[in-house]
Order: sequence, then structure tokens, then C-alpha cells
Amino acid sequence: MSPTDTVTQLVVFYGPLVNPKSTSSLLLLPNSLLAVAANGEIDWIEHNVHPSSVQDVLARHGSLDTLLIALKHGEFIIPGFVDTHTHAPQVPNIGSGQQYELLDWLKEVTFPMEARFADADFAHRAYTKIVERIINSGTTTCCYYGTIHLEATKKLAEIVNSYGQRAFVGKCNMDHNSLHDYVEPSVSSSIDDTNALISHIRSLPSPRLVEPVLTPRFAMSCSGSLMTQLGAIASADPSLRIQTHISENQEEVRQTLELFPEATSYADVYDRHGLLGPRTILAHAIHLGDDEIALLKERDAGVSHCPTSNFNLRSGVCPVGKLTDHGIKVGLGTDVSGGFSPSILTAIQHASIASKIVAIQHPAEPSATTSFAGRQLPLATLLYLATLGGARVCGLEDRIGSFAPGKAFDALVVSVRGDTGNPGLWGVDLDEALNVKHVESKELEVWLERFLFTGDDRNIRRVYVQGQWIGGAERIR
Ligand SMILES: O=c1[nH]c(=O)c2nc[nH]c2[nH]1
Ligand SMILES: [Zn+2]
Repeated sequence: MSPTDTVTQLVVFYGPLVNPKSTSSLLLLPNSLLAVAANGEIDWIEHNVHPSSVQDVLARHGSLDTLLIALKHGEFIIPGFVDTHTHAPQVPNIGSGQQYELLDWLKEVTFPMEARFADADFAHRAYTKIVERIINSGTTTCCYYGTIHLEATKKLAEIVNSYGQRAFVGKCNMDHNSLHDYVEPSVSSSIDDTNALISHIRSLPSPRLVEPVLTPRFAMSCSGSLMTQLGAIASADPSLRIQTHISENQEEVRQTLELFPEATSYADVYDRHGLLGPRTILAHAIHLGDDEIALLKERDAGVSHCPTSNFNLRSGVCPVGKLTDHGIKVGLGTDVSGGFSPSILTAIQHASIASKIVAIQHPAEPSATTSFAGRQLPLATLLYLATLGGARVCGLEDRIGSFAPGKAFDALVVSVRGDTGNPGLWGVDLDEALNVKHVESKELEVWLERFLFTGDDRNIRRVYVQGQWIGGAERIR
């Protein structure tokens, strides 16, 4: 089977599964059978199947005529990563301009690069490589910011669709406060281009897993009238998500409140323009006041935690534990190129460090055993944020983020074996590797932790979206 082959029969995987369950728990399920139907949905799952019983279980399910994929020792399956916030046109800038804070970085580094996407051919060449890289990093669902350019953003959506990635793609709305050559000429052109992109994406060929998303860049780059019209589009179309930034940098917060003096807070700016609701994805949310946290909860808006970017642009440390304690939906974002890595693995590592910084500076009371605030995030929470938590932020928790019959098979086959080229897990012997060996859940937990903290693209062997094999190290030759 090759990555581009379309699955036309039941495919059954045999090996260890890791299944996120809640903000604080996951299931470690060695020796599982997971069947994927031709439509890419999970048909059935069985746990604790001894190698000698595999054929019996297949027969019981009437599934003897299947493609059986038995994982090697040191391999396991996890749900695909959900990147709830990234900027595709900033990937070419990764690693440059690290000396700046947000507002100078936008002016000196980011807007000049984004302006280059006025050239649709450049956009096509760049986006082809960028989407491939993001898929091979294990991101099966991605919330993409494009630029202000309609044609370039259409290309981004077309490329994502042709790769078979699940995604939300948005054209940035920015009608003031930018460089003179990187701003939209009027509210009406911004709205017309937004509507044109929505129609274009919805007419892309099937199977289509890409959806449009409204993308007011942030309050500082949008007039009130533009945001009001975007809010009206969102309320007329209940399937449209909204993505934007909030409260990332102290100076940004100050200038935002100066631009919108009638608002009581940054969150209130979006709320009074009809942009804060259950379909809103807010990147950063570092410096929110308690009134804003309460408002986000009331509106059921989600937060994309982007710790790599927050450290890199010296923006601050998002109090993820506190947001989670308040019942706010949280996922992870790479926020390239504020973040210097397109991999959610890096975001996981930095989310762990961010939570440790909070725990050092504002430790939880020993009696507050059920709260996340002031504690380092455990492994289960880190994986949850990267998968099911991100799915909730995108309103896709019924489709993806964990494994259950009826959900889509968006998954990664991960390997911690030495033959990945990444040092891997010593003790997983190459010679015994071809035989499926009984795996204990304790061993699986060690593999998972080592992968999350030391893994990279080399360990992500196969990337599946809706049952289709669309990327991973096994196909890069
Ligand atoms: O991290 C960020 N990246 C951006 O491109 C951006 N634009 C506004 N605010 C932003 N924050
Ligand atoms: Zn961003």
C-alpha cells in the first residue's frame, strides 16, 4: 500500500493504541485491534487481543477479508495532532527576527514576508512545500492563517485539499494600521474577498476536508466596521469558525484599548462586534483579566495556547491551568513563525515548560488537588491539548481527537525504535522488531513520554486523515 492509494476495503491495525479521554486522563491500550472502514471511519475497536486470538477476533467481526497492518515492537498509534493556530505564509521566516517583540516583529519581519504572497506563483510554490512539511510533522487538522491575498489563499486551500489534510483556511482581514503595501484598500474589498474565498473553498473537489474560517487578523488591524460585517457573516452562517488573536503582548493590549475606547476589555472588543462565540478560536490569551476569562467561558470561545511563540516573542506565559479550571476549551498552536517550529511536538514540550514556570512562580495550594492552576501539566493533559482539546476548540470533538467507532481515523503511527534515525528508545531491539511482542501499558507510557519530549518527524512513520495515508517519514524517500 502506498500513501496515495485510496482504501477500498476494511483495514485493521494491530498494536498499541493511546487514546486521550479527558483533560486529565488517557487510556494506554496495548495489543488492540482497530478497524477502519472504506469511508475512513473507525468501524470497531477491540482491546487486549493476544496475538494468538487475532484471527478469531477478525472472524467474529466478519472481517477476515481485511488488510491487516501489524505494528512492529516500538510502534504505536495516537490520534493525529490538531494545530489550532498557525500562519502558513510565515513558514519561510522560521528562525528569523527572534530579537523582536510582537509589534516590531510584525512590522520588520512578518508583514514584508506576507506581502510577497501577492505573487500567486510564489504562493503556489511556497505553500506546496509548507503544507507537506506540516503534514509530515503529524498535524492532521490545521487552522491556517493565509495572507490578505485572495488568489494566494485560494491556492493554499487547493493545496491542502489535494493533500487530503483536514483544515480551516482563512484570508486575513486587515483594513488599517499596517504597512502601506500590506493592507486591504477598503472594508468592502475585504468582505468581497472573504465571501469569494468561502465560495471557492466550498466548491473544491471531494473528498473535501478543508473549510473556510473568518480571519480578522487582530483587533488592531481591523476597523470596527470591518469587524461588524464579519460578525454579521458569522451569525448568518452557523458553520463558519472565526480565528483571531487576543491579549498576546502588553503593548498590543494597551494600543487595542486606545483604538476601541468604548470597549471595557480586549475580549469585549470582539464581543461587541459579534466575533466572540462557541466557534471562535482565540490565539494566545496570555494577559486576560478575570472578567475576560468569565466572558470567554460565557461565550464558550476556545483558546489556542501557543507557548513556543509566547516564549520566542517574549509575550508572556499563558495561564493554561487557570483557563482549564474555568472550563475554557484549550488546544495547542504552533503559531509559526512567532513560534519557530511547525511541529505540535515542540508546542507540547513548551506547554509543559510553561506550566512548570507557572508552578514555580505561583504554586498551587497542596490542598487544591483537582485544579490545574499552579501545577505542571501531566502527560495526559499535554496529549489531550494536542488532540481532543484541539478538536473541541475547532468544534470537531465528535469527529476527531480520539478513537471511537464512528469517528474519523485521523491518526499517527509513531515509532520509538532505533531504526527511525532518531536515537529512539534504547532497549527496543531491532532484531526482535519484526515480531509483534506483548506490550505492557507501563512500557507504552514510557514510549509515549519519550516520543512527546524527544521525538520529531523521523518518529512519525505514517500520517492518516479520514483513513487515508497522506504523509509521514515512511513516504519520504
Ligand atoms: O503571534 C502573532 N502572529 C501574527 O502574525 C500576528 N498578527 C497579529 N498578532 C499576531 N500574533
Ligand atoms: Zn498568530
